[in-house]
Amino acid sequence: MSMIAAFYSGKSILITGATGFMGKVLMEKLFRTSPDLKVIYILVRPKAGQTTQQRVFQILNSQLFQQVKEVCPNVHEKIRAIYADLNHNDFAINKEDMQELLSCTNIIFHCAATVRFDDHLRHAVQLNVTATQQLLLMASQMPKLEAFIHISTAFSNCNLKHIDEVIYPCPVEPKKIIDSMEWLDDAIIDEITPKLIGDRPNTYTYTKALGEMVVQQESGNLNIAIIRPSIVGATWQEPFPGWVDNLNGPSGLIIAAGKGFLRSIRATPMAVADLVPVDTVVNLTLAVGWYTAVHRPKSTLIYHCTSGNLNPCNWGKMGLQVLATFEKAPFERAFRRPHADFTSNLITSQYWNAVSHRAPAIIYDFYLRLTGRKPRMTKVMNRLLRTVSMLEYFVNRSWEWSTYNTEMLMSELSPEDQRVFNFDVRQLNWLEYIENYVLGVKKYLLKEDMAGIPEAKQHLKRLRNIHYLFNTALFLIAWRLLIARSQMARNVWFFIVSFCYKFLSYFRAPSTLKV
Ligand SMILES: CCCCCCCCCCCCCCCCCC(=O)SCCNC(=O)CCNC(=O)[C@H](O)C(C)(C)COP(=O)(O)OP(=O)(O)OC[C@H]1O[C@@H](n2cnc3c(N)ncnc32)[C@H](O)[C@@H]1OP(=O)(O)O
Ligand SMILES: NC(=O)C1=CN([C@@H]2O[C@H](COP(=O)(O)OP(=O)(O)OC[C@H]3O[C@@H](n4cnc5c(N)ncnc54)[C@H](OP(=O)(O)O)[C@@H]3O)[C@@H](O)[C@H]2O)C=CC1
Repeated sequence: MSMIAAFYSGKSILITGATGFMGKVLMEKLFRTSPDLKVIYILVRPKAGQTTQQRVFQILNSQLFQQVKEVCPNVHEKIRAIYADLNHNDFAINKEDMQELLSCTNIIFHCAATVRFDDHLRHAVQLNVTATQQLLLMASQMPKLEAFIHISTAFSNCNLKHIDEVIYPCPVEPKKIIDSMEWLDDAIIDEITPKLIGDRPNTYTYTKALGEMVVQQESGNLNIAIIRPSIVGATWQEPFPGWVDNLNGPSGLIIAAGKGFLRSIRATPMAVADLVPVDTVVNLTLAVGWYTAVHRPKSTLIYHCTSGNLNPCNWGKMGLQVLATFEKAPFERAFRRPHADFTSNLITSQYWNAVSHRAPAIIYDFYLRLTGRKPRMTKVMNRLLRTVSMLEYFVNRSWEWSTYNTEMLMSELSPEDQRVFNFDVRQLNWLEYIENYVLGVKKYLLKEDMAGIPEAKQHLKRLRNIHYLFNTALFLIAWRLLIARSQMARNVWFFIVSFCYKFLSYFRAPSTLKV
């Protein structure tokens, strides 16, 4: 019997960010392994024309929750969606709901965040710092609370090369930042943002670091733990391999490369690609929830959920495997044939951006104009290159994260729990995982049917022929222009033609002799 699964039975669990990538997998695993849990409260806001109830309905009816419905047929009754918006200081939760949350919650998993790299500092502070502070305040009023698990990121201290399982202070106190966001106007915030984030690359990593400081400062008597995952990717094993539902991290770039838009990236092939599957992160999170509640460690423990020090894979290896999978299962209606150059040199990368990205986009837009359609490729390409430039920071560096607490926790688990809540990344076969990841992107993100693979392969063959034709035409035009203008080019041309002629005559003569 799994001790962790048994621990969650009968519990009332509060999850923030349950509609997000990680939150969905967390809920799924909880329902599948502990179908006897009492209730999962989720804080949800209406979005994209859907009410909170419609959003929950959609999640529960998705492919991800297929197995849950068999194990826990009354899952609809065990999920309580509470209207909440973390942009508001009191989360806009109504009185009755708040009362229920305060009096019943046993465990909190705080996953909600803005993960956009370029978010305005005011919004990033509100979501990643102030909302965390508010939630801690709520938690301090929950008499039945056993553990508060805060999800941070391994990159909250990405300005350091070696990162220990400790909270590193930021120069300006989070409380001062929160206060200043209330009275500074947007223009001044824009001006001071680069100074505040310092040597971090974006507001996301900075505000996640501030969020950790808030957790440390306002934990009071709560039983708290922090989990720091690195780059979270598609599922490895559970509930099935390759599930992914958003463009964050590598997923968007896999699509861009598979569709032939992205053909080169400024990345260091030997830099460690510190990916962790989302089910691994969720397993660790649930194990940490159990350990924190049952063993009540004296201080706030931080757990790194990373792969680089235990089972490293680098971007070069990952890129090759992604391309190899495109060969087997190409994406449909690609713009160009998939190809990926990894270069760490800025000038070479700018050259490839001009030749492999901007030029084809301009030519394609020219073709669209000629055929009476609206040009759009240059715009798409500009947005893609902007996205890539934001991710470049993470693919040109390697970090070392110590994992003593994570390894300690692994040794505390029973063999059964090590199996059911497996977070041992040493068992991960990267080539297999990356292949499943790419196939998952094709199936679950692009919603492409595997039956369309032969047609997709045919399309790539057509693109290859167009590519050869285009290059030949380009060469002939350039050559023709050169011959018209330069005596030297004409001499070279006559030399090549007469050489070919002699070469062919030499072979024709002996063959005629034989006959
Ligand atoms: C063979 C090659 C193989 C390649 C493999 C190499 C992989 C390298 C991957 C490196 C990943 C490093 C990630 C590091 C993560 C740190 C971990 C965390 O804690 S943080 C957690 C991780 N957090 C993140 O990863 C957040 C990163 N994302 C962002 O911050 C924002 O989306 C944005 C600022 C990039 C774009 O904002 P903005 O333009 O205002 O608006 P929108 O957001 O609305 O999207 C607009 C357009 O961009 C599109 N698109 C979106 N994402 C991607 C993508 N990743 N990619 C491509 N495209 C992407 C989107 O489809 C849309 O297209 P369209 O409608 O125009 O056609
Ligand atoms: N994905 C990754 O690579 C990594 C993620 N992390 C951390 O893991 C956690 C989960 O990330 P992930 O699942 O990928 O992120 P997602 O962007 O997929 O999910 C974010 C969640 O936060 C919710 N949220 C955002 N704003 C609000 C708001 N104003 N009110 C209520 N809810 C809100 C979203 O709700 P809605 O659906 O309504 O937008 C969504 O449920 C985050 O804390 C992130 O920092 C850490 C390392 C890597």
